[in-house]
Amino acid sequence: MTTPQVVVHRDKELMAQATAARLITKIVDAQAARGTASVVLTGGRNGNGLLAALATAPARDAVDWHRLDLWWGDERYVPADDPERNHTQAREALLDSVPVDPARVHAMPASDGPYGADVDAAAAAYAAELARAAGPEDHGPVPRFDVLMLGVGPDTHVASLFPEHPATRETDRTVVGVHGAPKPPPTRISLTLPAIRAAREVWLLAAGEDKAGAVSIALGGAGGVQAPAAEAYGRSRTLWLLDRAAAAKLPSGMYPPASA
Ligand SMILES: O=C(O)[C@H](O)[C@@H](O)[C@H](O)[C@H](O)COP(=O)(O)O
Repeated sequence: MTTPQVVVHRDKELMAQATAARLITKIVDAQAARGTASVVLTGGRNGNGLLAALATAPARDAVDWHRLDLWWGDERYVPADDPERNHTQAREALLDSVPVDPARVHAMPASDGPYGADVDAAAAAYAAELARAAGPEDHGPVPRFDVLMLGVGPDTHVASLFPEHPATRETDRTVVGVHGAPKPPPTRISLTLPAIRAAREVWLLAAGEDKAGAVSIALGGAGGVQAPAAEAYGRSRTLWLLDRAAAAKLPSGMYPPASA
């Protein structure tokens, strides 16, 4: 387990812009070191806000978009062209604006795809795709992602792992179907906490006063079943990227003063 680092930015716009710059640098460094990089995207307002900031970042094209593997931490199990899809929203925010290699954009299956209504089979297929992408150096059934990003829900959920939900308790599988999610739509696919923790770095994004309670609970020692964000940590780094509003309930002194 890695001790969470906390960085607080003035507001959600600056948090998105700063995190976009941080992600560019991380990808560039990974590509320089290993010739490739792998990043796990997240849905939601903060996740898509980051992608939109990345699309207009001055250093955007320092990234070799063709040598980047993109995965998702979760997906809504709806038809492929449904605007509710995280993949659809990521394409609109960024992916349609940069020269990614389509073969390296690993979207999760859609409900009108080969698995139909069987979300558990769809989840197993994504787990198999991750396992195929893992190499001997990854020491496990998922690639050692350079950065795995997670939005944080007001109930402390991350990906589609909700408090006290069976998917959150999963300890063996890397990807599961989620039934009856409290955040609509109810049927989803999600990486599990063990898969999340395979990442080199886990970055948790939370902006807005509606996240202050979740941030305080997750960083205040709660367990991962009650507060999934509390146990979403990376192998070498766990980074909470907040704005002042989301940090408002943290103990004073827990982090340096917010950026300008
Ligand atoms: O599929 C999803 O809905 C997301 O992956 C979900 O985990 C999201 O990141 C959080 O709910 C935070 O969403 P907001 O940033 O919109 O609050």
